[in-house]
Amino acid sequence: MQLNEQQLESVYYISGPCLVLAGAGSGKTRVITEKIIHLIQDCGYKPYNIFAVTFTNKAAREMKERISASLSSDTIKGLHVSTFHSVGLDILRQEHHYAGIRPNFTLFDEYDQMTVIKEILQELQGTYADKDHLKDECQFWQNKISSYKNDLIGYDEIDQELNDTNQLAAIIYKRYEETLRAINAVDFDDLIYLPVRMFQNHETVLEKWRQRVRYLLVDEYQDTNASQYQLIKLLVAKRQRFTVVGDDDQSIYSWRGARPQNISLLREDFPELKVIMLEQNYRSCGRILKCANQLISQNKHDFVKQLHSKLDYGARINVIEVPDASLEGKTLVTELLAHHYMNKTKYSDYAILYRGNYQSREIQKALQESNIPFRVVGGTSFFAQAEIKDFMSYLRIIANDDDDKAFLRIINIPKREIGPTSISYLDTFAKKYGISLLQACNHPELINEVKPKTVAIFRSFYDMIDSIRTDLNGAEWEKHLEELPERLGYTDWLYLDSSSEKAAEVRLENVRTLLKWVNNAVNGDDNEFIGDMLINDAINKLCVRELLDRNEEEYELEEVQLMTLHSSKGLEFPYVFLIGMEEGLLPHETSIEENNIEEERRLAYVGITRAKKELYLMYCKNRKSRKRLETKVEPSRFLFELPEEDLHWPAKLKDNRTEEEKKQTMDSLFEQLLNTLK
Ligand SMILES: Nc1ncnc2c1ncn2[C@@H]1O[C@H](COP(=O)(O)OP(=O)(O)OP(=O)(O)O)[C@@H](O)[C@H]1O
Ligand SMILES: [Mg+2]
Repeated sequence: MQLNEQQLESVYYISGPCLVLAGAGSGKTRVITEKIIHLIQDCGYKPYNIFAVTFTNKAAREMKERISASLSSDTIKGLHVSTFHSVGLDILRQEHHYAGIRPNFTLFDEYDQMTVIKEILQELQGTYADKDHLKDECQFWQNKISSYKNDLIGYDEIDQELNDTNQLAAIIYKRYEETLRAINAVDFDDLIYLPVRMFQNHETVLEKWRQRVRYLLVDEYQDTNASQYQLIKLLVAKRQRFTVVGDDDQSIYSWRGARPQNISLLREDFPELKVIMLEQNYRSCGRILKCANQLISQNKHDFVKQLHSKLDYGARINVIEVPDASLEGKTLVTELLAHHYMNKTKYSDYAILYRGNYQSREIQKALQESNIPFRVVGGTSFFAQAEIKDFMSYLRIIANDDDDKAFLRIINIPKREIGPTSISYLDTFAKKYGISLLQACNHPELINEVKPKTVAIFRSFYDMIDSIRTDLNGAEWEKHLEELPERLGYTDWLYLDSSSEKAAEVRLENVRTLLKWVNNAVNGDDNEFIGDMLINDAINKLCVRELLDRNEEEYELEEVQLMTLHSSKGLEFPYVFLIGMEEGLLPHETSIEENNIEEERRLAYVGITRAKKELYLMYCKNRKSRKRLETKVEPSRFLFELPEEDLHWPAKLKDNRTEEEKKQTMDSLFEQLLNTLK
């Protein structure tokens, strides 16, 4: 592949800070990949001194694959291509002491965070009667703590004078932090927050990392948050050897603390910044690009960008109207199948994009009915399944004695005849001695407070975990890891707990997959920190992976891909169906109320620019509202902002058929199509 002039300039400019600012599909990610190759091959950079940061693990893997195609695995050994959170995790693993945490810390997921917050709220306000309300409140505080951390605000830095909420926030946030530190856990935001804080307070540690990070590259820069920006700034220091690439028009994560203004900030903080614009789009045909450009031109702009394509102009964009949501799936499948057979495409050439995951249900049903293979990216997580949660908890407690949340999940899986009263005694006892629940199980004084029979069960649980831990840290860890389900009695328990033998086998297979990942993570060549925390590192790596990219698969299959617009960022597909182009969905009703249309327009822009060859925009005329009433909805305003001559709207229906009749026609068309395929 021949890079264009601006791309070459971006790749070869290595003497100072560099920002590549350009629209979708212009080859920004490609610049990063080529630049890494250039740095290693031509500039004498050691791979372990290069850090490239991507937005998802999937993107990191793809980038590594691309680099491996040009350079041998020996040449790139030690190269860091990962997400911000993985970098943060690596820093914390090595420098935990300076960050005020103990080795073998656990990474808390959202569920764990919510339980901690729930306990704090209950303690503060007595027991709640209204469970739904409690859940909302926990969510509120979890978001609040998360945004404080993303904005680098500690609990003692909250402006309490401002209002009562802030006062309460300071209290809850403080208790939350104390709890996490006591359990030796960190949350997802801590993976950036703690390293930044640590670097700010420990110049020598920072210097060590500056020596390590000789060149830094960041993809999707427009969606970095304040703490990530600080991390970049601290690491690149005076040397200023870095390249960031981004597109302000694709900033779609402001709700999660992303700061598109980090683009302007870069110019202020690094006056020598070289800004390079890329202007040729290599992804989409001319028509799709024209539509995308016209749509996004309706937003206010700080940076004026040009984008043109040398590819064909392409077919008109199909706007498809569906009478109501129950027909959405069938209509889509009918279109997709017809297209698939006429053009002899692969199923993996198609992506179906939507705003919220729930929109995919009807689509999945229709795809299933017609035997079209598909995969939901970021849908129900592999990690959300009970057996995986159980097993992750086992792994967590094996790695970290203090992980009470994990302990509580698995103390009775398989059944160990321990009732809630015994657990509550154990909890009181642990608090009295300031130790964790697992440690309490082995405490000599426990016998004075709990029945001997129960003490024996607790103790044998402790012994089992302890001996597994020793084995997993020994030479034959692989064998012990493989035998873990049997040794824990988990295999037998799965057969008892599952509805059928088949279901048990599927669940056991899931557990085996998980263990295989742990094994890979330990054996993987990107694991440079071999020591006695091996398994724990592997577990934490898995947690990061889970939290970042739910339900990722290792391999690409012949499947139609379904995903939200947010998770489609950076990807491309020959044929894209964008569904739910309706007022209230895209733009979302909350954004309409809050007058935040520009971010919604960017989201639509991201969706449209995923398509290489053809694009289908679908909307329903009626959709069930939250109150489950079927209501009439309007097509999205964004449809009318696209150039009319490039769209193929449904023929204005002259027929006088009732909606019911239209539905029947649709159903029979669908049946016919299915029959021809059988
Ligand atoms: N110089 C080039 N010649 C041919 N194809 C290219 C060139 N540069 C990039 N491409 C191809 O164009 C497509 C888009 O590139 P890439 O994904 O890097 O764009 P991007 O700017 O990162 O897009 P997005 O903003 O959506 O992340 C890819 O298929 C890539 O391989
Ligand atoms: Mg990209």
